[in-house]
Amino acid sequence: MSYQQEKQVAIEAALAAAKICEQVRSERVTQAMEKSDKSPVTVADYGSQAVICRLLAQGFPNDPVVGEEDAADLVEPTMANQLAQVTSYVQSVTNDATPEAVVSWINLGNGEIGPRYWTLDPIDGTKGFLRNDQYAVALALVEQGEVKVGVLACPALPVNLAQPDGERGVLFVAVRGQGATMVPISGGEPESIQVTDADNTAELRFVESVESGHGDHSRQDLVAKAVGITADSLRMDSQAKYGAVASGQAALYLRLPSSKYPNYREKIWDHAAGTIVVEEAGGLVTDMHGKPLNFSIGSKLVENQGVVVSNGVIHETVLAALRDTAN
Ligand SMILES: Nc1ncnc2c1ncn2[C@@H]1O[C@H](COP(=O)(O)O)[C@@H](OP(=O)(O)O)[C@H]1O
Ligand SMILES: [Mg+2]
Ligand SMILES: [Mg+2]
Ligand SMILES: [Mg+2]
Repeated sequence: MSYQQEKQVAIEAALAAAKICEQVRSERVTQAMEKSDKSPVTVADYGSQAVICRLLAQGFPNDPVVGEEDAADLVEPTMANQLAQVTSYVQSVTNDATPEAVVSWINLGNGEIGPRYWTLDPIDGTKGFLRNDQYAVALALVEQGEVKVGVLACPALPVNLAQPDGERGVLFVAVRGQGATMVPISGGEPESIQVTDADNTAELRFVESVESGHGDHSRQDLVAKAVGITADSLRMDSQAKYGAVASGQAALYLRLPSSKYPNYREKIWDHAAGTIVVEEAGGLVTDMHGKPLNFSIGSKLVENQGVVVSNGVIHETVLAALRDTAN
């Protein structure tokens, strides 16, 4: 299958959502609401999920969507103002939005995993979004447990990481068997991307989360040093880290369970789109024990712990260093 239509709809949806997110950020209406697990969510997360689920339902009415957010909190009477805000942002990209329609579109993301499903993170890195740092809109199509299409819109990512003050906004796209590309969100010809093939670790960089609760910074540092990476890590929110590895701007992304949450299990929407972008760019993605990520069980990667993303060349050395530093 060529997945041409899936790719086109996913790109259109992610770009429409990215527009809403950037608009919310530029208008500084980004106070966080708190979810029951105490994590933050904003009107932009809701607006992004509404628009994407709506466009997916138009293109693929039979496909379930497993999204991060749902509208249960947003329909509380005390949240009427926030729902009105979400509706007006969604209205700016689809002109038939009403509060009721927006709630129903968001809830289209409560689908179940099946033989074919989409998984959506409407804003990955909400904490980065709130800090004015990196975030990504992440959308992937999974069939029989294998990611087939992945789109990552990173509106704040410098097109060239070496020029942080240069143009920002990058779209990564991958289709199984067709390679991975990046293109500025402002437009242009998609450019094929490849992981770095260097095995000269002294020249390599690694990426990790900004949030220490999302990854064990000290162990990540030890493992990187054991592999021979001497440069400081580049800390970055969201699946933009997968983009950095896929485009050769970093050789390794380590996400080891934080000692604060040793039993945390990763969510499928935090990894599906990033995984195919890196694999199609020639890299490797496994958990910290070397097992492939299993996207066919549920919304959590219950069979996996931690995530290791690399250019492939150094993967086995990284896994060996992890075994050596195991306690
Ligand atoms: N204890 C934990 N360990 C690892 N990831 C966690 C975590 N708690 C939350 N997360 C996830 O970390 C994601 C952000 O990752 P990063 O640190 O790479 O930006 C969050 O996505 P959202 O921001 O979509 O909720 C959330 O799903
Ligand atoms: Mg969240
Ligand atoms: Mg996320
Ligand atoms: Mg999210």
